[in-house]
Amino acid sequence: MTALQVTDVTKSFGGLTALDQVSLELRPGEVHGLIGPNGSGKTTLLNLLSGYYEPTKGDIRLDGEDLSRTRVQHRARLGIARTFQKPRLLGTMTVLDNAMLGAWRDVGSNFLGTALSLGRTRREEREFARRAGELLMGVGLGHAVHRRADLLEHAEQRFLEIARALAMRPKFIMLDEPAGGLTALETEHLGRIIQVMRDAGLGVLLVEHHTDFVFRICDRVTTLDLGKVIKRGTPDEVRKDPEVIRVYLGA
Ligand SMILES: Nc1ncnc2c1ncn2[C@@H]1O[C@H](COP(=O)(O)OP(=O)(O)OP(=O)(O)O)[C@@H](O)[C@H]1O
Repeated sequence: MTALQVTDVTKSFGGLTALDQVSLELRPGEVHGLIGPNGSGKTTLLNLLSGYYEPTKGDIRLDGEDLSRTRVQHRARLGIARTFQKPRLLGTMTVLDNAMLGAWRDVGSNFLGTALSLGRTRREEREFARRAGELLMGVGLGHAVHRRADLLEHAEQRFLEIARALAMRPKFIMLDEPAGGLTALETEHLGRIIQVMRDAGLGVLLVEHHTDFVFRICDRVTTLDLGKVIKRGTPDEVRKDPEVIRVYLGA
């Protein structure tokens, strides 16, 4: 079975150990929550999985292939997508163009060949626009496809980032605090989108401080504290764990 596996990963920044022998497995069709106090290492783990950092020790494998030292673009091509805590959009471009950026990972690595075969490129572009348009409809941005991305509301920008990540046709998607700044209604909408991703067979890693939301929609949850895994299990097991309550959830 395809799985994205983190095994005994340590990440140090100078003298600071941000992650200490962390293991975690993302499986297709499963939503995996990653929670923990500020500074516990959640974003660092996400950066390691997506290729922004290299582990100091340990490895990251997809279907057994060691990706630990491969670049962001390589992992994107293998189907690992992410969103950011602060949406990273090209503000002066349209919503549709931003979403289409995700689809470009499907262009062959032979850029010169692509550049020379204009007919094929146009066909591809039409196909990307169609796919991006469908995804924008799917996340609720059908009304805004031709709007400039920087004119969107905060929540709309978050949903656009998700559509862009999905345009890559990923196997795994990692969401860094996607509910940050969303209203209760928007968070419900986000939850439905995540469930659709799961039903479509994607593996989802959800980094999030809204723990009610995490416990409601995740299949499994891993809790970090000071760079170490202190508890992993079902939402119920994690919610009731005395150590998780002590360091993070509160009484
Ligand atoms: N590039 C970096 N250089 C130095 N230290 C870093 C770097 N990135 C993260 N850290 C440190 O690693 C630790 C873990 O940070 P990280 O951002 O992963 O935590 P987090 O759990 O995502 O926090 P939050 O919930 O606030 O987003 C922190 O002490 C942080 O200061």
